[in-house]
Amino acid sequence: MKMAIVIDGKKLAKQINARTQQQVTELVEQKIQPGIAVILVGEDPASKMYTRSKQRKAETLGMKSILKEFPQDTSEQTVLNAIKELNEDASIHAILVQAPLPPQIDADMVTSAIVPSKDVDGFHPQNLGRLYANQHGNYPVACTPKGIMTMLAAYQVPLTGQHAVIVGRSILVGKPMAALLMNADATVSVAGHHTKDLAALTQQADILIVATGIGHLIKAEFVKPGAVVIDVGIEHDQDGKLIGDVDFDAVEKLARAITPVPGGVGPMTIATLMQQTVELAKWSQLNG
Ligand SMILES: NC(=O)C1=CN([C@@H]2O[C@H](COP(=O)(O)OP(=O)(O)OC[C@H]3O[C@@H](n4cnc5c(N)ncnc54)[C@H](OP(=O)(O)O)[C@@H]3O)[C@@H](O)[C@H]2O)C=CC1
Ligand SMILES: Nc1nc(=O)c2c([nH]1)NC[C@@H]1CN(c3ccc(C(=O)N[C@@H](CCC(=O)O)C(=O)O)cc3)C=[N+]21
Repeated sequence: MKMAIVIDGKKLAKQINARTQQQVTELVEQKIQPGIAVILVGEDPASKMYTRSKQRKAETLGMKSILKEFPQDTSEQTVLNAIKELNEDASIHAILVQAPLPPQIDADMVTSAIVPSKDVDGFHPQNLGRLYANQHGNYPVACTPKGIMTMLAAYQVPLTGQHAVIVGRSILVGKPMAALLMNADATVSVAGHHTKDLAALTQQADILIVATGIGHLIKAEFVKPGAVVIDVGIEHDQDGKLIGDVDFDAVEKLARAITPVPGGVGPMTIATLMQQTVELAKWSQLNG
């Protein structure tokens, strides 16, 4: 039986990290150490783990990294004050507020409070607007979709005129993913939980990108033979094993290429975050 190419996100991430480390060294020689700050509100164990792995990676690559942790019941004002301080801190080039935030905090207020030039997640309306308008020039773009574009390019997946179907429409993944693919001349469909016949839509996809958080939502009958399948979802099954939104074992048998979980999109997200932090540090020099 013909099996899909397994897209090796871990290996690609290593290559990107090596280049980032090189760029950090060059910047440090010019007395600029790229700095990233992560804000984490609450005690969610998974969020804590991801935040730590981001921090560890930043330090390994020679960057400055600070973590601001707040309890679950923290007020919006406290978080806004922390952002204000980081906005004014010249040693910090990238600010990331880990999602999700507790209900008493308005995520819109928080994303708009980060100065656009340090908005490494690309959540600020100014950066989202520039992406949507496909403006030229330097601005940050959400790391997960940006990392997926890097993966598609590395595996020479054609985009022009291809039908890309995205399942999930969050501001973290689905929406910026749709914008990037439209900007790359793909034909883009975006599904959410109201979508009438999800399988009928996903079956049309040349490129299928799934970001829902519903483990194994996508089965073999959802996928056109020969499609490229990108799995963003991260879920823990009953045994605590990490699984994606795609039933990998079934879909691998008919896809042309597929990303695994773990070892696919996840490591690329972190590598892209580090890469973009370096870019923000460089851009801050250009703009004074
Ligand atoms: N690997 C990585 O680097 C990253 C992984 N993730 C993971 O990706 C997943 C998605 O994250 P995120 O985008 O933040 O999640 P959200 O919960 O913000 O969004 C989930 C999206 O999935 C859609 N959805 C839910 N159920 C269905 C369904 N049955 N059929 C079709 N669409 C559905 C929702 O639709 P609707 O809007 O209509 O409700 C929504 O748009 C999570 O597992 C998260 O942990 C996230 C970021 C990075
Ligand atoms: N503001 C914000 N930006 C984010 O980018 C963001 C966020 N909030 N909130 C949560 C999600 C989730 N996310 C992941 C990043 C890396 C892995 C990752 O490296 N995963 C490894 C496995 C890790 C493990 O073993 O558990 C892999 O897939 O191989 C997973 C998930 C970023 N997110």
